[in-house]
Amino acid sequence: MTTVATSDAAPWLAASALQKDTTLVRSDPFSFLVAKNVLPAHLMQDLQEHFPRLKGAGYLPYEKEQCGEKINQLIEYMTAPDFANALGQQLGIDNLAQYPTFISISRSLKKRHGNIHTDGQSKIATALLYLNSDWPATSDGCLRFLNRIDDFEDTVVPEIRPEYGTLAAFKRADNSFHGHLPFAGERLVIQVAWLVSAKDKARKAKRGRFAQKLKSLFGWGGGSGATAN
Ligand SMILES: O=C(O)CCC(=O)C(=O)O
Ligand SMILES: [Fe+2]
Repeated sequence: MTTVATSDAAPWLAASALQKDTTLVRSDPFSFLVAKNVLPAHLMQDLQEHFPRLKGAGYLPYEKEQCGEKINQLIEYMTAPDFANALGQQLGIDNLAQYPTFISISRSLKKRHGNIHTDGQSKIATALLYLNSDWPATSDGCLRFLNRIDDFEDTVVPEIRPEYGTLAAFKRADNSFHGHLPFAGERLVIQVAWLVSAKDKARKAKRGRFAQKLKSLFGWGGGSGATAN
């Protein structure tokens, strides 16, 4: 009898998921893409069940032991060199896979999250993969790519609903403005950041662990919650 190990099976999130005709790719005013339905529908329930039950709101560093097998597998696919390079190609970044990754996870938001920002200079690119089954008929909590730091209405493209299988990614720039209107509640997101250096990765991990500790002790901490720098 032959058994096929999971790692040998075809990935259910492959670079080709980013290369469909429906993927929105722009290079102006900054480089970004929005790809919908990058995940198989039949895995939605497993991915949600395997999503970590984080105590604090906002982004916290990914810890493999807190996640179920399907989330760990998904993160392997998102950080695979082929996937990174396909994403980089669409964002105009050569060999994105050469950069270290930092993964953080958010299960819920508080109203204070979402302020417009660019992300910090330690990042080359950021990918956000959303996992909520659906989203209520509201703009609250929907990601917006913006032309300016001071106007939520000056959108570059229609706002992005944080629904299962939607992936938004951008090349970090001084004008890569993004944010969302305040929302409080469950909003499941995996964030992969490709960083300039390994030193930045160590710094982020240390800060993230500190934020996690504060959140688990007091239910707060970690500033705005955006992984902005
Ligand atoms: O959760 C999102 O949609 C955006 C988060 C973000 O921009 C960040 O954490 O830097
Ligand atoms: Fe951000």
